[in-house]
Amino acid sequence: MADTSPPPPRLTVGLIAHDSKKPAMVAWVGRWHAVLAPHQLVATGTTGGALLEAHPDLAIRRLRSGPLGGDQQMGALIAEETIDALVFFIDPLTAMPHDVDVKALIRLAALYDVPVACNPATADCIAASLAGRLPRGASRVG
Ligand SMILES: O=C(CO)COP(=O)(O)O
Repeated sequence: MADTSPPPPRLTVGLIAHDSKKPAMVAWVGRWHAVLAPHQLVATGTTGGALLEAHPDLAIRRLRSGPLGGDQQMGALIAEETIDALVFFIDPLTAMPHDVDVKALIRLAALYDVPVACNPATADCIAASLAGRLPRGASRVG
């Protein structure tokens, strides 16, 4: 019997990577491209730029660069309950001038019960979960 249920709703996924982790973010998005493409993607400025350079076909909304307010913008989107999952590859070995913004963002994600992945292994879990919500007909990871 044909499946007549409506397709699952598009989700909004936040994407952020500190500078040393941008290659890992570009690689992660490449691995899960087919899974991520149907959803809305929002990234901080420089992360979004790197992603669009590597994956120009993806529609990615770019916020300000993280240190210039992008992390706070992402936090505001979480407070507005428009972010369904956050992939934030942090650099645990480098001090950040905007560390308070990073902390505030993680705090809001915890407060609003938003799944957060701070490394590729956890991000794979989130992406695998998203894969189960693909609209009918969309391909799985290639
Ligand atoms: O600094 C960041 C997160 O704290 C990331 O910002 P960019 O994506 O602009 O590099």
